[in-house]
Amino acid sequence: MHTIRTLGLLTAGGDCQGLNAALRAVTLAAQRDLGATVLGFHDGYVGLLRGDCRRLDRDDVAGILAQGGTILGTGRGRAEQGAALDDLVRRSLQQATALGLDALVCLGGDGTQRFARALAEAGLRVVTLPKTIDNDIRGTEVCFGFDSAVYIATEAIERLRTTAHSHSRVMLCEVMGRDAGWIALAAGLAGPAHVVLIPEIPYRTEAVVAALQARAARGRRYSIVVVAEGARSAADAAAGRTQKHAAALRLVDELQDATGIETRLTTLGYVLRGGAPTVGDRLLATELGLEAVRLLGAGVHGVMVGQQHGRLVPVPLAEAGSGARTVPPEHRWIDALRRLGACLGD
Ligand SMILES: Nc1ncnc2c1ncn2[C@@H]1O[C@H](COP(=O)(O)OP(=O)(O)O)[C@@H](O)[C@H]1O
Ligand SMILES: O=P(O)(O)OC[C@H]1O[C@](O)(COP(=O)(O)O)[C@@H](O)[C@@H]1O
Ligand SMILES: [Mg+2]
Repeated sequence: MHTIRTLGLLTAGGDCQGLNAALRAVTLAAQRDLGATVLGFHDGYVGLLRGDCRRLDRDDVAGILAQGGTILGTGRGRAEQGAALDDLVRRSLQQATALGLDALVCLGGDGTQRFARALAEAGLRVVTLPKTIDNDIRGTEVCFGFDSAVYIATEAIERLRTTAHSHSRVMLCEVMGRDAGWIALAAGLAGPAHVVLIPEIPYRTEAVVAALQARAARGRRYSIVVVAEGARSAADAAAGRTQKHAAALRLVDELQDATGIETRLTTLGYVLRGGAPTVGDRLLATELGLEAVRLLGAGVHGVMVGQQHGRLVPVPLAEAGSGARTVPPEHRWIDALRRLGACLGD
């Protein structure tokens, strides 16, 4: 067994459901299996840079499994914006040495994986976990937070359906997903939605209008359009323009003008990231946390714990931190939506 006496722990990037479940699992396993002292850093990598941390014991993680948010706080490190990466890495390592850290576990999204990779390349023992409602981290087929976000989005669509039906309206529902359309696709299938627009498939307004008119012609009283916040029109995509929320904000008027059907917009936004994790996210976050500690105990580091083909696997940080995992055009959820008659805007 590899000796880890002091283990650092932090959550970085946007929060999501399951972070506390993972913090609990890492803390309990690190104490029980490694006999380690756990130091929790506040507000992401900024906490590490400033040595701002506290000791985490059994009592600190009691009762947090199902709690939303992160007891450590998180952040995107904006206070340190402008500093050179080399400088941030050097200062982080100085703090790690000063605090006697033998290893660090980082819970985060793609940005977190990138900085973790830089820390690992500079010599720190690092293991990461994949968190994000966007589900867009490379090297893993699923991230915790995603299942909860899809559950909330699906429930919202169900609620929008009844009011849409009462008023004979088109309901646009904007969900998060800057670079990747995973939430929109899953909620579009489960909701269900009649139109699903994702960043990976630039849309044509005429195609959406035609789909809504065809439904109205079939006597359907309402339609649900799910739009990822990063969805782009074909014209914007061709011009290389991306602006969050642009698609939903523009379409709400464009669709109403073109179809003559009353159209309303609901932006789910941060509601998707808040509150208790689903059972699926509790299990995933807990298992990933336990596996991170097992790997560190076995001397494995410089990896993210991912899931591939249903199995937990160590993924090199070079892969996990190499950019967003977007939806491939041939993904079975895209095929499923098309076969069910949904419009994807193309
Ligand atoms: N390209 C990058 N290279 C190195 N570190 C990064 C990079 N992007 C983000 N980070 C670090 O990771 C932290 C979290 O990243 P961010 O992109 O905000 O969230 P997430 O991890 O959820 O994607 C940032 O505060 C920053 O310290
Ligand atoms: O919390 P912020 O900084 O406003 O960022 C919002 C972004 O965070 C997310 O909720 C999650 O993204 P990350 O996993 O990269 O943090 C995105 O869906 C959304 O675009
Ligand atoms: Mg990110």
